Amino acid sequence: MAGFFKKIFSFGKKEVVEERVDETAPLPPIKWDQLDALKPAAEQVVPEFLKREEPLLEAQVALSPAEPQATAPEPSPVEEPAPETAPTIPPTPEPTVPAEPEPLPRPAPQEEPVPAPEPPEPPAPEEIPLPPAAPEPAPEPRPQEVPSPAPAEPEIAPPRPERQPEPAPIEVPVPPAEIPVETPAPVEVPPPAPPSAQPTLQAGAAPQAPTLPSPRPPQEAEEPREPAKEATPAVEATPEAPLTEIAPPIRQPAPVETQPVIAEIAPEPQPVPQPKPEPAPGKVTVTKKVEQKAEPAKAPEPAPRRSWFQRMRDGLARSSRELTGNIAGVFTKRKLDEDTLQDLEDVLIRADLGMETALRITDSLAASRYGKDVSDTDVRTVMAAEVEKVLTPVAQPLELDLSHKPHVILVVGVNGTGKTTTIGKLAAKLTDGGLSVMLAAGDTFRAAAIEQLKIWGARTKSPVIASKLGADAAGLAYDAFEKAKEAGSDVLIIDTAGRLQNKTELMAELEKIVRVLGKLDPEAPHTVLQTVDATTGQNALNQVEIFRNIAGVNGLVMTKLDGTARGGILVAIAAKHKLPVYFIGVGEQVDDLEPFSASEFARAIAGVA
Ligand SMILES: Nc1nc2c(ncn2[C@@H]2O[C@H](COP(=O)(O)OP(=O)(O)OP(=O)(O)O)[C@@H](O)[C@H]2O)c(=O)[nH]1
Repeated sequence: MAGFFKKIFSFGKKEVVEERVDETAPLPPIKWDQLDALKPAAEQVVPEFLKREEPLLEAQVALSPAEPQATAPEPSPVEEPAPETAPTIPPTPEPTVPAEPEPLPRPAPQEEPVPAPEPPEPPAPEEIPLPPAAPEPAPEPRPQEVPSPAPAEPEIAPPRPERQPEPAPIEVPVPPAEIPVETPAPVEVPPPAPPSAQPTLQAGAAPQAPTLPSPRPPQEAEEPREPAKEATPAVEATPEAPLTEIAPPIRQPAPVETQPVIAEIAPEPQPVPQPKPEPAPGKVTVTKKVEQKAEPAKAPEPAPRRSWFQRMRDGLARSSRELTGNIAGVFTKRKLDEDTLQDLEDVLIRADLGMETALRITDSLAASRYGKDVSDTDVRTVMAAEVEKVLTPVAQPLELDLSHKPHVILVVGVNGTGKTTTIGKLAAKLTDGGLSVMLAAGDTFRAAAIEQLKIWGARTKSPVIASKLGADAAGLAYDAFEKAKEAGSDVLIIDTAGRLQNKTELMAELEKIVRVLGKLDPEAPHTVLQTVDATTGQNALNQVEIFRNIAGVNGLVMTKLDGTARGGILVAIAAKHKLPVYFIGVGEQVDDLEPFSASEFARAIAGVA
């Protein structure tokens, strides 16, 4: 029976593997093991072939997809990735997976980051790199992206067709061996890589490599921003390597793209943080509300406005500081004697107070303190008292005789001294007091003067009588007087020109105006006001002299006392001409016309509280 069995058994093997088995047969024990192993081995052997074919097929397929094209341009970058792929070597175990590309690839991408340390396994990695790439493609979800790259890469489209033919198959097998060799090249490649990467925004795919690190969303998020600069160098190498090497990467490219997408998305989230601006709108609305509430609060600003006296005092501060400072310099540790009195007289004269007032002050001091120690305070006190004595007689209020309908006020003065402005301020006071006022634009030589007066008329609700530019000022004054009479105006204020350049013409014009007004009322003009610019200095004395003689000035308004160092001239004018000073101007606003006070002015200029 045993021999029979052997024959049969031998038969069976002969037909199959008998002879080989026979050789090995000598090893009986092995037969059993081999038999067991052979069964699986046989099966495995077949799969191995399949593996070879499959990878090729996959490679072909992948290439066919089109990425091979993309990869083709990227080959250089691929080289760089190769080094990175080395790390991927760990994924090499994946080769076992080839049959199941999808599952393995997924792990591979994850493993890649870790494998980095493995570079020591150059040989394996070189060959393996391809598989790792393959695993990356595993993220099949990206295959969807594969189509996207195609559209996105219209330019590349042409190259794709070329490679598709080449490829896939042939390149795939070769790459492993070549790639490893090229891996060193990566270093050289870097330079070319940048350009390729740029053109191939697909290379964007390159950044895709980073997609692998996708798990590192944060890093990638940052990279996308820098890609423009960095992308070409570091990033591209890793990504491109997989692409070129492994047609399979074809799938990878897709994932890579997805990554870029992620990158893009990442930035989007950033804009999301922009919602920070959201608070901005909130703030805006808040600010608006605040502003609205604050605005009304600003209205009260006028409240803090300084009083006219404070403004005058501040205005005279320059005059006062200079004067008192000089006085202090004269009386520091000195007794009052002839020399100190002479020095004091010089100081007072330089302060525009005038010789007469200066002598009054020095005489007063000598009479009471001669030979005694005198402080600058003592001197200023005496000065304030003497100045007040000089000013008191001229500090008179403006009186209007309303028995005249209208009471005519003729305003004269050199151009720019404040005639029109003073007329406006005065009209405001009168109308505020319930008087009806009419204005006449007698300065027919300046259109601006006419317009300025109209503005003041509108502001004070006072009719303004004006004529064409260059018209006869006397004729205008006459017409205005008649109209004011007809209107029953309480007050008629007539503006005039003040051209001193042609003194003769000016004199003729003013005399004519006065004469014409007298035809309607022999006593008109009832008041002739001259505006004197306090900043003029000693020349103001001459101006008053001229207009007093030409127009019969009988009252003064000292303007611009709110900012001059020469306020002392008012004292000199008062002492010399003894003309009433009705008002002082301390600003350009409508209420910056104040009745003149001798004591306040004296104390202000002397620096006495
Ligand atoms: N600081 C200050 N400026 C004043 C004062 N009075 C007038 N002004 C300014 O002085 C300038 C001349 O004032 P006007 O009223 O035009 O003088 P005017 O004498 O009418 O001049 P003409 O129209 O050329 O004849 C204007 O800018 C006024 O705002 C004042 O008391 N203080």
